[in-house]
Amino acid sequence: MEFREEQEFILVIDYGSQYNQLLTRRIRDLGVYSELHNPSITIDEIKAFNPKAIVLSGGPRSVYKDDAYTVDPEIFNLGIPVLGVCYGMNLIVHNTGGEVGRLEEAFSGVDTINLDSSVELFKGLNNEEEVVMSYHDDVKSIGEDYEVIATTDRNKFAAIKHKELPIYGIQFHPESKHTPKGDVFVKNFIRDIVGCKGEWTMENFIDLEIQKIKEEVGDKKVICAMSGGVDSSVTAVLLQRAIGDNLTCIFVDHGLLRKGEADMVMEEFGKGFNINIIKVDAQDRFLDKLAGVSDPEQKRKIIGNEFIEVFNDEAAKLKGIDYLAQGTIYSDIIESGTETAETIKSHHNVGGLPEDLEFKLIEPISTLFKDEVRELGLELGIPEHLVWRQPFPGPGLGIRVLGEITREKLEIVRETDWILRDEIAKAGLDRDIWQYFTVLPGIRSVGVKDDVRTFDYTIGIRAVHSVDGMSSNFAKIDWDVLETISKRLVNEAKHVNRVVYDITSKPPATIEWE
Ligand SMILES: Nc1ncnc2c1ncn2[C@@H]1O[C@H](COP(=O)(O)OP(=O)(O)OP(=O)(O)O)[C@@H](O)[C@H]1O
Ligand SMILES: O=c1[nH]c(=O)c2[nH+]cn([C@@H]3O[C@H](COP(=O)(O)O)[C@@H](O)[C@H]3O)c2[nH]1
Ligand SMILES: NC(=O)CC[C@H](N)C(=O)O
Ligand SMILES: [Mg+2]
Repeated sequence: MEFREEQEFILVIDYGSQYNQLLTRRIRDLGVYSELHNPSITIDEIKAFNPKAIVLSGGPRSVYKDDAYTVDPEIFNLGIPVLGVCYGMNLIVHNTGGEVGRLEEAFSGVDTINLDSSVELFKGLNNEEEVVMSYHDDVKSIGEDYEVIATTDRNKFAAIKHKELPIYGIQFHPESKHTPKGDVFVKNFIRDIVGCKGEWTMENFIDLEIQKIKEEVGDKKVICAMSGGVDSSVTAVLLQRAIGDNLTCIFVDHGLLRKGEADMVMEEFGKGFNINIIKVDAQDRFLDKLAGVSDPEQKRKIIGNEFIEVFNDEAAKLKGIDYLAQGTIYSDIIESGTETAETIKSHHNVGGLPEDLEFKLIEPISTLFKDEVRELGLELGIPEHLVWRQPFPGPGLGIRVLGEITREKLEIVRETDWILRDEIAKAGLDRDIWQYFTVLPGIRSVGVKDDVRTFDYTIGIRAVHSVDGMSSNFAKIDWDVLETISKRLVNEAKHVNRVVYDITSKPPATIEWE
């Protein structure tokens, strides 16, 4: 609370869109601290935060229905700027004498808005700009205190403004990376309309989190779930700075790791980092629990639960452990589903946790996105090659063997992943492509090898460009590189006779196939 009172603080109210936390992070990118809060926040709580402005986010519900999330209209009288985005704009309209209604067809994609660049929110923009829109409702009319400031061919009210007060509504999503000038809209609002100076930095974040951990943990002991990935490395270093030797990291080999991974992690962190780290060999217990299970969500829940079982066992051996730290980041939370957001997939470390968790959780980077975590990692002095490792999901190869997991199938994904990684590195693309891996869809098809018929597996290659994992585009890898990869996969990996390349973006596909 104190922190928010002292700093320039922007409150974002979360109405459930998958992209809401991106709003807070676009604001943090401008050096202004921002947090997402539930619609249940009261006007007194809002006042206590002393925000410089309020942003009302997008969301899937409809403001005119019974189950709608609402806002206390008192926020319009606080004398601070308000920006409503999509659902947020609908809320402004609905509460100020206008009308929101249902369209026959929903729209989702990029559209062109016509705007007047003399309006402060649109400073520096062209009269036509491409923006991401995603709606089924639209504004039919606005209250008399409001005026239209942008339109599209489909929308009479693509953006509106209060005639006198700094209250704005926009139907489009400036937070989406697919809105090319998204940052300009946010900057105009935060810097020019709200007047923030932007003095918040990653260094402040580190100091604040270390202080919070110290206050919470005192001289108690903590175990940290450590995968060797970027998120848990950053979490472990923050904890080590806060509590030193009272930290023990646990690295679980669940049999779903990539080739060479366990040795690499123990070598880097055990020796290079001077951090207490224990490796637990839990291959059999994970694979036994997963035997015969083919539903993706069930697999994720089993993996999440088993991780905790392992941590319970290790904590019992170490004695006196109350806390479990995880490198959970915001995309893990939002995709697992929140009070306001739909579940897309249960990330093992969030939606996959058992209900009766005995540990108190410490998740210092849970409001950040991957690219912010990398920035934090560099700030903390973690070596570049670790900071820039591609993400690898906690459930590992278990969600890349689609359907039922068998040891044979795991071996095929492990081997093909190894070959793919090798060729991507040889082509010099390992830093350029955000994440790349193989999947085994379980399809078998007919082929021919050495004049003999084969009936073997198809391998899918997934390679994507992304910034934060929330949206992505497939990587347009050179045909020659793909050809080399394909030849090696069918020649070197057992039981593979066909290779396909995944050319879908996220959305609508997710990055992992399960
Ligand atoms: N094999 C593992 N052993 C112990 N903890 C793990 C393991 N895999 C994942 N975790 C825990 O789950 C969290 C989430 O996993 P996730 O893969 O998102 O993060 P990461 O591995 O730290 O980073 P990255 O996204 O770069 O792979 C980790 O931060 C870590 O706390
Ligand atoms: O630790 C994790 N536990 C999980 O359960 C999990 N599921 C997906 N991912 C990773 O998250 C990013 C976004 O993935 P999706 O587009 O597949 O949802 C990608 O980087 C995925 O690899 C996970 N990470
Ligand atoms: N993206 C949004 O916020 C959508 C708002 C509203 N649920 C609609 O369908 O139009
Ligand atoms: Mg990982």
